[in-house]
Amino acid sequence: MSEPVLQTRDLRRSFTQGETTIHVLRGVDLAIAPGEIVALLGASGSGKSTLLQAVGLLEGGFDGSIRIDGAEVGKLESHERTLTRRDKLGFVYQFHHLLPDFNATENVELPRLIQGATFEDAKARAEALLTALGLGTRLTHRPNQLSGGEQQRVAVARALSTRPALVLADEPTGNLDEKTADIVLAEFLRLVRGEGSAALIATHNERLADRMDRVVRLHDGILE
Ligand SMILES: Nc1ncnc2c1ncn2[C@@H]1O[C@H](COP(=O)(O)OP(=O)(O)OP(=O)(O)O)[C@@H](O)[C@H]1O
Repeated sequence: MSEPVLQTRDLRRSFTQGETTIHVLRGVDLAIAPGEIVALLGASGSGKSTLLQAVGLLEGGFDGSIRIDGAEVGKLESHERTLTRRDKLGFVYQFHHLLPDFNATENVELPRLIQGATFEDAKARAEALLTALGLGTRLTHRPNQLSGGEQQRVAVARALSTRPALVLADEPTGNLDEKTADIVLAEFLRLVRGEGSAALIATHNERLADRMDRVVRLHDGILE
């Protein structure tokens, strides 16, 4: 079997407030193969976002091992962590976090430009992704000129613009009505599959989870 794109071993995270410590992650072992799409389910407060923040190298404070593309990344210095995030990972959140003064194409170009691509390359990639998501006629619209589903498609295109090995998504359609969520998720999965990226997607929605390659559940701080 090829090397997992993500592998966590005994990942632990606690939060202490005053006298109280809660152990949110109590030893999470998770391996995701290249190109595999995994749904992360769990009750509200079970630690899905905490797990995504840890493997997304957005938060320190955890114990255990995180390997991305074969390299241990859990204890990197901040600069290396930033580079790993930039070059290996893509992120989609419940709220799109698009830059309001940039149009759709510019928002999608940005991660690739930061990675050092030429302007022509970043533009061509952004336009191809947006067109694949049905936004070919919305390329120069700013976020406030787009519907919620369109905004989230732009966020999906932005996450994929750098060809990440792994896309991390936290309730990517949680802010959309059911019908739009279904359509945007189907497009998201199609694009991720087409690009050959792996994905870890937190959701409350069992029905949407069934469309992914594998489902894991966080319960009492471990995956089952
Ligand atoms: N920075 C923090 N400080 C203290 N407690 C925190 C912090 N972040 C998360 N928690 C606690 O950790 C637990 C897990 O939170 P988390 O947001 O990871 O759950 P979740 O499964 O993503 O929930 P939801 O499905 O409602 O988004 C919760 O009890 C939360 O209150």
